[in-house]
Amino acid sequence: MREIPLKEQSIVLIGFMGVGKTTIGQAVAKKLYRDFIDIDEEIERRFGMPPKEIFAKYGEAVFRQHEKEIISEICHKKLKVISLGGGAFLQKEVQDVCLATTTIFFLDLSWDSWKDRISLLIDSRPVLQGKNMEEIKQLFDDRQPIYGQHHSRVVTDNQEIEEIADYIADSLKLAWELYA
Ligand SMILES: Nc1ncnc2c1ncn2[C@@H]1O[C@H](COP(=O)(O)OP(=O)(O)O)[C@@H](O)[C@H]1O
Ligand SMILES: O=C(O)C1=C[C@@H](OP(=O)(O)O)[C@@H](O)[C@H](O)C1
Ligand SMILES: [Mg+2]
Repeated sequence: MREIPLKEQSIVLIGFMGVGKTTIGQAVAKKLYRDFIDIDEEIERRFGMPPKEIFAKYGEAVFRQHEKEIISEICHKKLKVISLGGGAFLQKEVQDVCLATTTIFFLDLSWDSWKDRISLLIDSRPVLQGKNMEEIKQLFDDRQPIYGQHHSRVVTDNQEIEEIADYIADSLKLAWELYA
């Protein structure tokens, strides 16, 4: 398949759950006049239920299979901004298709900042349920290496959503100019 020119590639946001992929992705899409796709919302639309219910009713493996298929389909679309779920990059096929077809930003939030956000996340994220803080920290640490494969890393500690989205949009515009 022909390579997608840099400027036309979809932008993909990765990182641990709760770092802001969905919120920041929406803001970046607006700034770049692109369509926004959130993979969790896409799975929810197709299943007719949110990830938490899919996990409870069908199990994580079914969720991951659909997640992989949907990402493989959507990454080939041009000019989108796509936010993945935090566990999507656990799958090698997802890493490979995203690296080959899109520009990937890793949203990097420290554990100290992340743990202050837990009350916003605990009810809706099935992967966190039933875990104590030590186990969640272990999951956070275990997952960091999977985000090592990216094209650009953005440290998001103490940054407002709009500031992060501006940074991503501006750095993309610069890269498009430099590599045109
Ligand atoms: N930079 C930020 N500063 C403060 N709150 C944020 C920031 N980014 C995201 N949030 C909040 O954190 C929560 C999780 O954000 P979300 O975009 O759903 O993350 P993800 O998609 O990575 O799981 C939301 O309530 C969101 O408003
Ligand atoms: O990290 C994970 O395994 C998950 C993260 C969630 O997405 P966010 O990263 O957008 O919270 C969602 O895909 C599901 O609850 C599983
Ligand atoms: Mg999200």
